[in-house]
Amino acid sequence: LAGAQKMTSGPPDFLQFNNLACESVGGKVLFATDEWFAPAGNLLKREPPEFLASAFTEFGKWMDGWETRRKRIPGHDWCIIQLGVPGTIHGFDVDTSFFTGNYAPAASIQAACLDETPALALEGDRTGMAASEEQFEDVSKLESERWEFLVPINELKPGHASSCHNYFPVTLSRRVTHLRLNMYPDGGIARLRVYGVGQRDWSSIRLRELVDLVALTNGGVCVGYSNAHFGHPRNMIGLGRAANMGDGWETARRLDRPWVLETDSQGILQVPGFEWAVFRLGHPGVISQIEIDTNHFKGNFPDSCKVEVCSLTAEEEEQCCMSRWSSGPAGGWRILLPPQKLKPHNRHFYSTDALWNCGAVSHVRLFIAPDGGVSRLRLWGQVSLQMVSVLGWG
Ligand SMILES: NC(=O)NC(NC(N)=O)C(=O)[O-]
Repeated sequence: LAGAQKMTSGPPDFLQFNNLACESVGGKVLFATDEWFAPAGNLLKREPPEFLASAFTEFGKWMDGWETRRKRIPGHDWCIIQLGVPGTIHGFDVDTSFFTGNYAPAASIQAACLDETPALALEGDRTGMAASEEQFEDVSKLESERWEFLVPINELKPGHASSCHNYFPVTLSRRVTHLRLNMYPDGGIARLRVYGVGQRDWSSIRLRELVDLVALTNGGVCVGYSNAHFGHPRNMIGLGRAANMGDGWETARRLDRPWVLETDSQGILQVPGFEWAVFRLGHPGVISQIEIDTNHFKGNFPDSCKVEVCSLTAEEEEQCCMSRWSSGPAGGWRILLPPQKLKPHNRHFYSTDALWNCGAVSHVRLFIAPDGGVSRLRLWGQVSLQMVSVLGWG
C-alpha cells in the first residue's frame, strides 16, 4: 500500500491516512432521511464516541452517533456527506460504538465527484426530525442512488468495544467530493471515518505563490512515525491552530532519558533518543518558511527540533514505508532546518536565513528531541512543476 506505514498485524494500514470527512476539516452532513434519535452530524465528530448511561432526550435515549427510528414504512435510511477535503479514499471505518440493540445491521457507501455540478442548497433546517418533502425534492436532483458503490452492502458488527470498528478498504484512485452512507434498514452508527489523501487543483496556483505544501487540505499526508502514543502526527497538518493538546502530535515520555539531565553550550539537552514523523508534501516544492507551533504543550514541549528533506518516487516511498523508514532514501536525508531550541506554547517561525538550501523536495522528516508534543507544522514554499515530471507526484 503506497503511502501508508506498513503494519504487520492489527488495524489496517489505511488508518494512517487523513480523515477527509471529519468536522474539524470542514466535513458536513447535507441531508439525512431521518434523525429521530440522534443527528447524522455526529458521524463526523472528531472526538471518540461516548456513552452516557443516564442521558435521555424527549425523543429517547441520547446516543452519540446517527440514529434513526425503527422503520415501519418501506425503504432504508441514508445520508449525504460533503467531504471537508476532497481527495482519494483508501478506506472507511464504520464505527458502531455503543449501538448494541439498536445498531444498523448492514451498510453500504457510494461516492461522487460533484465539482462540476453546481452546488445544491441542501443544507437546510435540521430541526425537523425527518427530511421534508422539499428536501427530498432537492436531494433527488443529485441522483445519489446511482453513485458508484465504494462499499457494497455489508453486514455490520454491533458496537461492543471488541467489535465496533467495521473496516472497509477501498481501491479507487478517483477524486471524491461527496458520499452517500446507506444503512439497512435503519438503526445507529456512531462515526464514519473516511481515510484518504486530499487532492487539490494546483492549476489555480500562481507562479511563485507561497503555499503550505504539507497542509492536509493541499494533499499532505503522514507516511511514517516513531511514536504516536497520545496524538497522531497527522494532526499537525490540520486546519487552523490546534484546539487543544489532543489536536496535535504527542509522543510518550522516552524511557532512555538519563535520570539526571544535562545541556550543551547552546542549551540543547544531551539525550540519546528522539522521535520523528515523515510527511509526503501535497506537491513537490521548494520550502522557504517553516512554522513549528507548540501551542498547548507547556509541560511537555520538545527540547529541540530539526527538519530534514528528500525526494522520492512512489516506489521509493513504498520501500521506505515497508522498512518503517529504517532504510532511508537512496540519496540520503538532507538538513533543511538544523537543530533549534523550542519554547513551550509558542509559534516558532524560521525563514530562508535559518534554512539550508535544499532545492525542490517531495518528503520532509520532523525530528523532536527527546520527545513531547507539537501542535502544528507548516511548510510554506513554491511548487516545483519540474519535480512533478521527475517524481510523478502532484
Ligand atoms: N434504548 C434504546 O436505545 N432504544 C431506541 N433508541 C434510542 N436511542 O432510544 C431504539 O431501540 O431504537
